[in-house]
Order: sequence, then structure tokens, then C-alpha cells
Amino acid sequence: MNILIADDDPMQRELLQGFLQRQGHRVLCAADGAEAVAIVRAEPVHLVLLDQRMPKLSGDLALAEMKALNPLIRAFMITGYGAVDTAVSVMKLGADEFLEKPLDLPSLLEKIQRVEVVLAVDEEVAAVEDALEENPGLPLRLIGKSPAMLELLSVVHRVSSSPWNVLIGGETGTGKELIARLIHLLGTRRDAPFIEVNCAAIPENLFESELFGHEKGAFTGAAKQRRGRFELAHGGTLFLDEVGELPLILQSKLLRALQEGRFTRVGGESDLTADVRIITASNRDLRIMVEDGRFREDLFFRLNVLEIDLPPLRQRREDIPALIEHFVARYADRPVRLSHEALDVLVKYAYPGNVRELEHIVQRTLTLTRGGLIKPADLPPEVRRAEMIDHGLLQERIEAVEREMLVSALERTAWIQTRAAEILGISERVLRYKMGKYGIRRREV
Ligand SMILES: Nc1ncnc2c1ncn2[C@@H]1O[C@H](COP(=O)(O)OP(=O)(O)OP(=O)(O)O)[C@@H](O)[C@H]1O
Repeated sequence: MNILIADDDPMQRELLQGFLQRQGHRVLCAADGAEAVAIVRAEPVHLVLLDQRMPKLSGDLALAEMKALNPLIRAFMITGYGAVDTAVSVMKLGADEFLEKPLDLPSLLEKIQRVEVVLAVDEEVAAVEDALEENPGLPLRLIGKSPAMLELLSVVHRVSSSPWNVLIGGETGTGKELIARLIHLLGTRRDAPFIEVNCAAIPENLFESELFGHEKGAFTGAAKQRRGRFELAHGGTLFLDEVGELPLILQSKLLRALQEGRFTRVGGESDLTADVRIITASNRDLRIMVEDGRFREDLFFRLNVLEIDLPPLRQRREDIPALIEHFVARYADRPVRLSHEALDVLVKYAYPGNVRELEHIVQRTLTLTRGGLIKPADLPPEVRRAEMIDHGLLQERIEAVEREMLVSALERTAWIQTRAAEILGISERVLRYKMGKYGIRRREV
């Protein structure tokens, strides 16, 4: 990493320079704020260690200028001992950390390592975003800037440039297929086919022929020779969705194809080969299935060379507004805006069906409402119901209904409590308790 030290104290500069160079960093030095800004203008600097008190240009002002030149630059401000007040204002200027003199080198190192991780993630995310921008034809838009999503993008970048099989886990609708396609499109196999097999959707007796193909006459109905998905995916990626649904017998056949790189068409004699990268997805926990003997352990390890876990939407609520905007832009046939309250309800909802559910909610709401403003009342009932529960409205309604039933039973029985309790199916004691709770008294006529 390129680190700039800006400090007017030559001893301090030398100490830090030696220390950081020994850690393998390229270190630049400046004796005042103005020189530091000049270096940032001329050189790619990742991190700057700034003494707050410097001649010519103070650390604060120098930082503001550096940020204007390069908003991505990371900065640690070094302040005098006990200068916490200034530290707060310095953070507002965009310093990532502040350190007090005398510097504690191990803690400095730890903070620098944290910056390195963040920079690595930033670079990978930028690479994925560049690739998506360079290919406007890509049918994929991956929305989300939450920390979980950025981390995911960085993993996707690393995974896509490797040749290994990938297992993508995550609840239904979290975007497993989208990520599988993205890995394919970002990798070296992008010009070869991406072939998808939904293991849950193919009848068991047709599965082998679907995957490996069949020869003419191999079984009733096999009028022609047919190539399987393995062959079709040659050179590219085979995406096995819901792989947990694969019956054990087919798991063995898949394992053989993966282990030996060979397979046979149903009814065929000769072995065929195909060069295929396998990406699998499952919303079931395959580890538990392995423990229960429902999924072959050896197959699991073959498929799970790299593992990606997609977080449920409720764990990255920051992404919800951007996703809504994305789906509104995709599905609205008129200019539509969400009221602040409606957005609030949507951000708080739990989304058991994750992004797919949010997509459907937006679609349904757009179809069922007219006009350009979506209010909470326009949202589907399950979303509104959840909101009522959230706000304790459910309890309120239950109590209102209960009170009404008590009064009506009492009126029907001319306020004879024994009989009213009987109609209500509760004891007289409970009836009296509830009458007290709701303040129900016979109205004098
Ligand atoms: N980050 C995202 N940005 C934009 N759209 C997304 C995102 N994640 C998911 N989607 C959309 O949500 C829908 C569901 O995604 P996908 O089919 O990839 O989920 P899945 O995890 O494979 O679901 P299942 O487990 O049910 O097969 C798709 O329409 C997809 O385009």
C-alpha cells in the first residue's frame, strides 16, 4: 500500500517510515500540509497519516484538500494527547481514525490492516461494477450497497476468476441464480453456455437423460438421440439449482461424472467427456442432509469447493429502498413514487421470500393502484398485517372485539352474569374480571 506520512517532526517521520517500510509498504514523506497535498496531487496515495498540527497548512485543512482531490483516500489523523474534541471534528472532515501521540505502533498496524481489507474489497467491487457497466447487454442488475452485499460482490469477483466448483446457499429468493449467472459472466467461460438445471422440477425418471442425454430408442419415447445438459454446457457452466432435491441414486451418477470427468448417455455405450464448471445452489442446509444420510458427503465436498452464502433480505434492510426503486423502474408504466410511510412499512417487513417477494410486492402494488403515489393502504395485506402486529395494533383490535362480545352477551341475557358467561364459554369469575378490566357497567335506563 502507498502510505504518506505528513509530520513536521523529522524524528517521528523517520520512526514511522522505517516501521512501515519493514511491513512492506511504500512510504512517502512530507514535512508540512502543503507538501502533503502536492504529493497526493502527483502520486497514487492510499493512506495518509497526518499530524494535525503542521506549519503552512494544518492537518485538518490538508485533509479537506486531499479528499477533494481523491475522495477515496483514507486518512488517520494524529493528534496531541487528550485532544478528543478536535478528534470529533476531524472525523467529520473524513478521517477514518484518529491516533494520539505517542503512537502505539501495534494498534497503528492493526488499523492499517483494516484499511487494507477495505481497499481490497473496494477494488473487487469496482471490478465487478466495471464489468457490469462495460457489458450493457448483461441482463443482470445486482442491486445493493449494504456491507453484506459489498462483501458478496468481492467474493463473487474472486470466485469468478477461479476454476473451482461453487456452492451457493441462502434462503429462497435471495438471488442465488442471479449470483450464479454473474459468476459465469464475469469469468473466463463467459462466451460459452450457461446451462441451468432445476433439480426439483425434473421428474426422477427423466433426470439422468436430462443431465447426460440419451441414445435413440434408449427408452419408450426416446425417438431421437438427445444431448444432455452436461454436453450442452461444454466449455461453460452447468448450474444445478436446488441440488438438495437430487435423489441419492442420481447423486452417485453425478459424482462419477465429476470425479472421472466422464459420463454415458442413457442407452449409450461409449464414455463422453465435457469440460464443465459446476455451480450449485440450495436453500436446504446440505450439511444437515449429509449428517442425515440424505446427501452424499463425497458429492458435497466436490460441489462445495467454494461456498457463498447469501444473506436474507431482513439482514440487509439498507438495500430495500434501492431494490424498490429498481423494481418500480422495471415494472411501472407511469411515474410512481412511494410515500415516506409506505417506504417505512416496506423497509420494516420481514420478507420470508426475500428479494423475490419484494419484487412481487412491488409488481402487485403497481398493478392494483392507480395514481402516482403509493400509500401504506395500497400495500398487500400481508405487509400491512405485519405492520399492525409491529405496532401493537393486533392487541388493540383483539381487546376491542373482546369488549364488544362481552357487552353483547350481557345485553342478550339482560345482564345476568351467569348466563352471559355460559354463552361466552368462560367462567363467571373470568367474566367479572374482564368486565372490570374494560370498565363494563350496566347502563342505567
Ligand atoms: N441483489 C439483487 N438485485 C436485483 N435483483 C435481485 C437481487 N437479488 C435477487 N434479485 C431478483 O429476485 C428474484 C429472485 O432471485 P433468484 O431467482 O436469483 O433467487 P434464488 O435464491 O435462486 O431463489 P430460489 O431459491 O427460490 O431458487 C429474481 O427476479 C432476481 O432477479
